[in-house]
Amino acid sequence: MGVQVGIVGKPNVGKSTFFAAATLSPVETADYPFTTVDPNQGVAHVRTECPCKAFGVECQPRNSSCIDGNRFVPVELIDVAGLVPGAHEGRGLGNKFLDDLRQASVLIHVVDVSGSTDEEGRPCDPGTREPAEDVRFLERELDEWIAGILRRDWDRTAKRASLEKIPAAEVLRERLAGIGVSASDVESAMERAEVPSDLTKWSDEDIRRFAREVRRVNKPMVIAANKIDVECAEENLKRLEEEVEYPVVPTCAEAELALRRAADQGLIRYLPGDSDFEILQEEKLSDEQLQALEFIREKVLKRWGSTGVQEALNRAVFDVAKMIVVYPVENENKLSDSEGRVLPDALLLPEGTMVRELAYNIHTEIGESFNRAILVKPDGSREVVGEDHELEHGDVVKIQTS
Ligand SMILES: Nc1nc2c(ncn2[C@@H]2O[C@H](COP(=O)(O)OP(=O)(O)OP(=O)(O)O)[C@@H](O)[C@H]2O)c(=O)[nH]1
Repeated sequence: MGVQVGIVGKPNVGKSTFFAAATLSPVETADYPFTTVDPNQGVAHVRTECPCKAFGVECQPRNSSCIDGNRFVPVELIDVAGLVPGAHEGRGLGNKFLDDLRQASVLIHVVDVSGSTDEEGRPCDPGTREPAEDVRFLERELDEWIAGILRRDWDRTAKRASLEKIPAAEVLRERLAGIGVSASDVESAMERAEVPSDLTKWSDEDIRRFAREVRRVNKPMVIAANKIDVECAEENLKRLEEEVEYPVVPTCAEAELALRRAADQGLIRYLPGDSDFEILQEEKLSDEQLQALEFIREKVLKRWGSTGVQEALNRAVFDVAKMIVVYPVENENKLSDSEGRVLPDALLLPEGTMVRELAYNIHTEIGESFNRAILVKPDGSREVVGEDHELEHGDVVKIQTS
C-alpha cells in the first residue's frame, strides 16, 4: 500500500525545483516502507498534526518523524520528466515518461502560472502563455496514451470478446492493468463515458471518451500554479482556477527550496508548510540572502500563507488520493509498541479502510486472529469496535487478537 506522487509538467516550469524542495526533508526517516532506486525517485513527506499533542505525550516515531507536534509521513515522489507535445508517441523521453507515469497514483502537475514558458518550455514574455492551455495539453497527452493502449489490435480483441462472451469490462481491465487501472476504475469510466457494452459497437470516439474518463479516475491531479511570485501570476491564477476541474495550489517552489536549504544549514527555523520563518544566525547571512528571505516573507508567505509546496503534497495525498493517517499501538495505555516506543508508526491508508484491513496490513497473523479493536481518545475514553468499523484520519488504534 502507499501512494506514489508523480510530479509532471513541461520543461522550465519549475518541476525540478519543486522535486528538489519536496525531497529535501527537515528530517531523516529511518524506516520507510519503500526503496528509491532511480535518481528520479525521492522521498517527500505529508504533514499532519501528530496525536502526541492532543494526548500530551512525547512520541518516538519510527516510520515517520515529528517536529513540534507535526507528524511528517513519508510518501514516494516520482519526477516524471519528459512531458513535451507528442510524449505519448515517444517524443522527448517517451517511454521513460510513460513508465514513470504508470507508477503514479496521483499527479502534481506543475504549471508556470506566470505564463512565461511556451508549449515546449521555451521562455516567453510573462503573461503570453495561457496556463490553462498547459492543463489541456497534459490531459490530451494522457488521453492519447490511454487511447493508444486501447486501440492496439482493437477490432480483433472486440470480436473475440463478443464471440467468447467475455464482458467488456473484463477485456478493458486486462488491457489497462499495466497502468494500474482497477476493475472499479473501468466500471465507473464506462458509466461516465456512456459507451456500448458490446465492444464491437465502439467507435473511435467511444474509445476517446472512455480513455478520458479512465484518466480522470486513474490519474487524478492537483495543479501547482508555480512561479506565483512573478508579476501577472495572480491574474492568471484566477482564470486558471475558473477553467480547470482540479484543485489549484499557488506555489513558489524556488522559495521553498531556499527556505529548506537555509533551515537545513541551521540559518533559519522553518518547517515545510509554515507561514513564516525565524532567522537564527543573521551574522552568517549575506545582504543578498537577507534580501531574498525578506522577499519570500513579504511576497510569498504573507500574501499566500505558505510557499504552497507542502500544501500541494498534502492536497494530492489527502484530498485527491484520499488517504488518511492512522496510528496503531500495541499498548493502549502507554500508546506504545511492544518495545515501549510511543506512537511509533503513522500509516497512510485509503479512506474507508476497515479495522480488519488495518489488522491484515500490520500482519497476516494479526488479521487472521483479529478479535476487536480499541480506539483510544485524547480525553482518555475508549471505543471498542468490530472488524468492519471504518477508520478515520488521526485514529489511534489497538488491535486485539484472540
Ligand atoms: N520566479 C520563480 N522562478 C522559479 C520558481 N520555481 C522555479 N523557478 C525557476 O524556473 C526555472 C526552471 O526551473 P526548473 O526547476 O529547472 O524547471 P523544470 O520544469 O524542472 O525544467 P526542466 O528541467 O527543463 O524540465 C529555473 O530558473 C528556476 O529557478 C518559482 O517559484 N518562481
